[in-house]
This record gives sequence, C-alpha cells and structure tokens, in this order.
Amino acid sequence: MTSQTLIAGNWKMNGLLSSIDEVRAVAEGSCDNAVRIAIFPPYTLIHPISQILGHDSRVVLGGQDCHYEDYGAYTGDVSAHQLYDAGARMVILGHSERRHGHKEPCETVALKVCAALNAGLEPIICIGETLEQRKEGLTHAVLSKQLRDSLPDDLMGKAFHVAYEPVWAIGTGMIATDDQIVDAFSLIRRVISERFGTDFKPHLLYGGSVKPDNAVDVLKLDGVGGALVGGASLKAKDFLKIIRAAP
Ligand SMILES: O=C[C@H](O)COP(=O)(O)O
Repeated sequence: MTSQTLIAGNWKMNGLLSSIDEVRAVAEGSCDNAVRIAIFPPYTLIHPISQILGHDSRVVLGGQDCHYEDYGAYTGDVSAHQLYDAGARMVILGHSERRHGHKEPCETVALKVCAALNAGLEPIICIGETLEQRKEGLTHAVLSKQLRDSLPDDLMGKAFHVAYEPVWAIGTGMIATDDQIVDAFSLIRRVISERFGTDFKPHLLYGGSVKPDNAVDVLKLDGVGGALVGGASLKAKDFLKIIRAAP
C-alpha cells in the first residue's frame, strides 16, 4: 500500500457544473508529485470532471458512497461499478453523515467495502465518535467497534484508507487536538494489527475542520498519512494551501 500523503476533498452535497473550474485549478496548481490528491464531488459531476481532466490527471476522482449490490431495484442508489464506469477510482464509505444521517450500520459499510474493492475502487473507511460518546469515555470502544465491524475479513494486500473523523469536529471549526489524533491513530493501528497481523500497515487520514491555517500541524503528526477535507476543499485556493502543507 502506498505511503504517499493523500489529501482528499469531500464536496458533500455541494457543486454544480460551474464548479468544475475549481478542480481544473487544483490539477493545474499542484505540482508536488509526492502528494496524492483526490476529489469526491457529487455523483452528477464525476463523469463531466473525469472527461475534462483526462486519464493522466494528478487528481483522482471518487464517490461519496455506493450501494453494496452491483445493480437492481435500489432507487436513488449508485453502485461501485457505476462509479468506476463514471471515472471514479476511490470511494468514501461509512462517513458519519451516512452512519448517523442515514442510520447506516457497520455491517452495511463492510458490504460496501467489499463491493468497492471488487469494482476496482480504493475505499476510504470513516470512523469517529460523537461528543457525547467522548464525554462519556466511550471513544475507544466506539472506534474499535466501528472499525472491527466495518472492515471485511478479506482485506490483506488491498489498497484502502481509514479516516478518523470525530463527529464533533466535522464542520464545526473545532479540530481534534494532537493528542486526541495520535491516541485514535494508535488505537486504529492496534485494532487492525490484531485482526490482520503486524505487517499490515493501514494508511490513516484525519478529517474534521482541517483548514489552510491548521493543515501543517495536523499533517506533520506522526502516522498521519493525509487529510479528508470537507468545507475547505470547495475552493481551489484553500484546497491547494492544504495540499502544499503536506510534508
Ligand atoms: O469528509 C470530510 C469531513 O466530514 C470533514 O469536513 P470539514 O472539513 O468541513 O470539517
């Protein structure tokens, strides 16, 4: 698995055809090949953006979710194969806005991870505790359970990422402290090595209020392999500052 720093921008339910210029600006403005860049626009924009960027673009495209079946009567859903067909090569799975907003259980996330890998997509699997859970001292228990139940057994040798996104840090401007991030990452590494063996080194991202002015501090933390950025990925000028903050 690559150890290259990954800076991923999740546009969530934002962006119109006119926003394609922002992706073009990111592709043209980033010249550091050591950093891997991914953008997760809404489904409607994946294909038009991939057509404009072309195959050898520095920017990888991804979906924000997918169904675990390849096709069928699932109104409103999109399969991993359809994402790949549209030009996506990655997918975000288990984002808290799916887990909480759509009541998506870990077992469903695990099925989606399998579907994504079968379709040739690299998944970013998100986990994170709510503020109430943190205050009750449940952070480790919640993260361990989400991780164990959202990862399928057959992951050895597969390219995937785990994003630690504390729910209370998403879109709030309240970034997790260095200690909180380091603590969560060491737990994630421990849970994964217990399950898949110590040779298995997961690629870990932090997400939650990463901005141009705090990106350097987050990305230099030991073991942080990149960032999953929401609001600050919508404008190329902000996203490029985060990309340039990568060590
Ligand atoms: O997927 C991205 C995260 O939810 C972080 O969003 P944010 O950077 O707006 O806090």
